[in-house]
Amino acid sequence: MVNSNNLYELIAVVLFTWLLYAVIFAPKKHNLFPVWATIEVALTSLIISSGGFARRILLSIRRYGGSLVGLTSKHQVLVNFPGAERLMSQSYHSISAGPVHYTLFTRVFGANDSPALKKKLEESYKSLLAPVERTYLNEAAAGAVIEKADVPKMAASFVTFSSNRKSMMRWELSAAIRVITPDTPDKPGVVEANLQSLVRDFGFCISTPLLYGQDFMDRYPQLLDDFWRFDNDLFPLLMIGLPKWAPLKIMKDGLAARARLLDQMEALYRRIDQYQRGDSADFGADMSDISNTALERNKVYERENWSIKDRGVGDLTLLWGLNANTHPVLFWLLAYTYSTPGLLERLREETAPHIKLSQAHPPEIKSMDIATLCRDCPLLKACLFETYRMSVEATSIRYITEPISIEDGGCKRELKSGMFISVPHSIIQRDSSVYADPDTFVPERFLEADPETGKPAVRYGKLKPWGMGTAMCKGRKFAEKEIVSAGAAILSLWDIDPASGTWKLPAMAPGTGVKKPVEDIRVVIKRRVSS
Ligand code: HEM
Repeated sequence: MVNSNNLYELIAVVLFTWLLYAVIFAPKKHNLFPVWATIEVALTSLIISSGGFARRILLSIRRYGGSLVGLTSKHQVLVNFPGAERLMSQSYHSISAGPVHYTLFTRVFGANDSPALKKKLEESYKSLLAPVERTYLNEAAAGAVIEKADVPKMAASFVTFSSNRKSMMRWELSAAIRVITPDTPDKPGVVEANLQSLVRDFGFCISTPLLYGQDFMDRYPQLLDDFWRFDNDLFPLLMIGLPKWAPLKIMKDGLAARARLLDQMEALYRRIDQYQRGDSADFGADMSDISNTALERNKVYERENWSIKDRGVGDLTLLWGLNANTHPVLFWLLAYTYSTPGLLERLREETAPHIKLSQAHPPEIKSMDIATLCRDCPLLKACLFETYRMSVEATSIRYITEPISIEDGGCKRELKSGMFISVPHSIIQRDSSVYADPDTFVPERFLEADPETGKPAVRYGKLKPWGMGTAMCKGRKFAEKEIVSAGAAILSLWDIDPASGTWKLPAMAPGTGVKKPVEDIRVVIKRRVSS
């Protein structure tokens, strides 16, 4: 059985070896986030969090001092720096996320590195973000979009009790569903499934058609498998600089998945472009439910002269931003709430006024008020925040474009232009002086009485799941609404128990933003027995 500590030790040794290799042999490319810096961030977070001898060594060999931890002048990790928020909020003329975006764009998402593309990305990035912000960062717009998905209807078919793949929902296909008892009017059905796979694909099927339309989903049957293979397997390998020719199956399969994703995104943008010009789209595809976000982005791509191929790469980054973190968080939220004794009942009681169930068999959600679920359910919100704390590993990475002087523990320090700085927000999430018993799921730690009204209130405090400053997450309003509505709908309709008879959550491994379980959780799912 894999133990969390052993796993992290093993990861630390592998990372350290690779760090040495990468620092020595890495090609010195101007302005790209160095591959070894990714490893430096991961190692520094691990070592600082675990403390002890390794921490003392790291602090003694670092180049500077105070909050700056790092071996080189090219990259420094900022640890517990009180002025981080202010620093990250400075104008992009002095501190910029641009070179980090370009690094991801070329190293991970598959764009061909060229000065012309770099210039194009720099000139278009803000305009490309604007349509995302208008929908995904705006309370009312994000609420209106999530309503369109009809989450209650989708949640009613979370599992269909079907053994025939043709009758299953899309999100059931990779969940290794096994029907134990078929669902009949006389006898309620029971299925076994892999929870992580089921939940993240369920989430993907909510968010993706809202952005790119149902036709895109239907036309690309391998989409979900390719997406998770790219995210789980290929992304981390490319980030730490493993060459694409490495003779590893995981690399070969990951690259093949990315190639299919890029082909399909390019074909999608060709259809969007045809539709926007008033021409008929390839294959007579139905483009009527393409979002304004995609249409507005295409206008920017067109204005800035992006090839259709590069538009595909540009929007693979958005598809990834939309899905890669949100649905693993939804999985952990459900895993924690179902496995924590007594919590499910309390959540059902709290959410009941906002989710009206029918008396029919099987019960259905007659109405769900997403706005009040998000606003008036402090325990649910505290569970979500505690899930962020346990699972999200956000890092804000920036490039210093103009020298900046910072006040650090009574000392003045100079951040020179050309340096990358990383702020790994998850270090504080595991700090026992901030969060007592940090390895245990305790949602109540985020619940406090509002000083004015005395009512329970939930505050972020030191938690930073969305990063910070000007390049903070642009999808956070939508992500929260989606997780809350999907999570609450599933909690209301379904009973979920461990197939082994006892809940045991798997160890967590580093992911691309949210930790991954080292193995899936096999569960038994039945319709909720009303209480
Ligand atoms: C639980 C879910 C999510 C988490 C934990 C998360 C976290 C993050 C983090 C940590 C960053 C980097 C911030 C920084 O550098 O300081 C980021 C950036 C970003 N996220 Fe999210 N995100 C989530 C969901 C979403 C969704 C649903 C979208 C929708 C499209 C989205 C779009 C973006 C974009 C566009 C950026 C780049 C912002 C910029 O460069 O200005 N994210 N996200």
